[in-house]
Amino acid sequence: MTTYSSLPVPPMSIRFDPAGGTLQPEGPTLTRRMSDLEGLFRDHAAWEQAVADGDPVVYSVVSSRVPEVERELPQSITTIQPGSTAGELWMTKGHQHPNHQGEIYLGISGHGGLLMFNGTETEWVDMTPGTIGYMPPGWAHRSINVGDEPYSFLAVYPGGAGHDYGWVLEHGMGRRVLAGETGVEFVDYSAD
Ligand SMILES: O=P(O)(O)OC[C@H]1O[C@H](O)[C@H](O)[C@@H](O)[C@@H]1O
Ligand SMILES: [Fe+2]
Repeated sequence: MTTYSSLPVPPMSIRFDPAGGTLQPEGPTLTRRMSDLEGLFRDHAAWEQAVADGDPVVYSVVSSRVPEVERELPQSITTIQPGSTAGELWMTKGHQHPNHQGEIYLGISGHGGLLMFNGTETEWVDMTPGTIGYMPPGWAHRSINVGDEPYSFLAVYPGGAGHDYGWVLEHGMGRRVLAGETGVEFVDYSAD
């Protein structure tokens, strides 16, 4: 992976291709496989089996060249593949911003959802192309593909926001998102 980490960039035009889910010029790309999502699915045995059965790519994140440093405003496109593990829809790891900074997502293609949790309350934003989901400071966030095609969204966030994954492992996300008979179903983490 090429890293453009802390190099400042000049004013520029960045193209996003809705069909390909890419940004040009392109910065770092991240691929998350099932094995990278340890401890996140409710059914640990089913997660282990999915890792053993080919360890599929669950999502990828392509970034622009704007660096993740204070006062910059980086962007990325995340594409989550459709699927479920023991009924739990495929999702991002989810994270909290250590210094509680806001973020926006713009739905680009497919059908997803934005699950937010502030430690007490949960919120759900249905994400279709054109929806802007706003995450206020202090709300951990996770994205879920609720459709049967890849779900892509553009994220714009403060460069110094950071990613605290430990917070989600410790506190959960309030609810789990399952594939129900007639659509999406939610269950509380307390049901685990
Ligand atoms: O970091 P995750 O919880 O795995 O989510 C995947 C990605 O989603 C969005 O694109 C965020 O802006 C990224 O910062 C994040 O890395
Ligand atoms: Fe974030």
